[in-house]
Amino acid sequence: MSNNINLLELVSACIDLAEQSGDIIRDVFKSGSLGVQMKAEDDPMTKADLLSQQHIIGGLNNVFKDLIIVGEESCEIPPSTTIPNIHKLDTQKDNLPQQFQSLDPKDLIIFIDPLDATREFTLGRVHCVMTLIGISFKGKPIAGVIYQPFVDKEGHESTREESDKWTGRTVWAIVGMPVESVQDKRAPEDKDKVIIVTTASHYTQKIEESIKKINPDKVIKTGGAGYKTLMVIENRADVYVFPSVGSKLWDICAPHAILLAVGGTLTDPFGKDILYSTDPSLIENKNGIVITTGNHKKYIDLLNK
Ligand SMILES: Nc1ncnc2c1ncn2[C@@H]1O[C@H](COP(=O)(O)OS(=O)(=O)O)[C@@H](OP(=O)(O)O)[C@H]1O
Ligand SMILES: [Mg+2]
Ligand SMILES: [Mg+2]
Ligand SMILES: [Mg+2]
Repeated sequence: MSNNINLLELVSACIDLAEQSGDIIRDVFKSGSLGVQMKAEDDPMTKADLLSQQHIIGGLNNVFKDLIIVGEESCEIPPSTTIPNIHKLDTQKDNLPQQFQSLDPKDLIIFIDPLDATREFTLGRVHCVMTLIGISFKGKPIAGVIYQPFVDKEGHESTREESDKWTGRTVWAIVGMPVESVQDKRAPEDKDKVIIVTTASHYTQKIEESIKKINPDKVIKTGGAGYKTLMVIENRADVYVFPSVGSKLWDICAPHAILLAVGGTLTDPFGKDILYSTDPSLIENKNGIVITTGNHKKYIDLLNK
């Protein structure tokens, strides 16, 4: 009996677990006791990060054998009774590319960022918080699940006073299948502008220099790798520029797969593809990342002029 995996069933389970983790993250935030620990000087982790990762990995291990999973947080995974739903996407079965119907788990790596934008989470700027679950196949992203707990189903942000609107939003994609959960959110007044989005809390001189080379009309600084990638995917920005060390493969695998599914591009600032691997020396995106949904080469050339 093979342990081969149907990608639609794996993505269904990831969606189910990410949505359940959203409840965990919202509960921790509303409790007011986040249990913040500093992993490094500028790298917080909270109780929500840990519980979210334990929930997701515990649930995946109950259904799929031999999965290779890389999660951001170093933590034990207690026994879990969660059995995620593998049938949420059964209606999409006819759209699943044939090569994804029976995947050998040894060719897959699941990258989990249980809570992206932790620093923003600790500061109460929760709209950019996301759970990211990315699936790579032989080194390339093939599927991604993003769950945004502190927005409504359309992704509209609301204040803590309106927290009843925090119904949460799921964005998922499999490369080669149509993406249903994203929209064009360009503001009419920004139609002809070049907009860059970049980090709010890990800003560097290098980022400053790169932005000057592109000479945009507008720069948006906000938290979360997933959130910024979604801004590019939904056309609220043209380029996500982060040409510094700091982001890791779990920050980008899920957003990268969704970006590919809508025809976008993610490379390092020299235009080089990212290899998704369990090799500890490759986990950090040492040169940084550049993300677009068009004119990628133009921006890479500007950054390297
Ligand atoms: N310099 C440095 N040190 C440690 N970690 C870093 C760094 N730069 C980026 N990152 C990680 O990349 C994720 C996105 O960071 P951003 O700055 O874009 O967003 S945020 O302001 O941290 O929310 C964010 O992931 P999460 O840890 O999941 O929030 C950061 O941890
Ligand atoms: Mg992250
Ligand atoms: Mg994280
Ligand atoms: Mg972190």
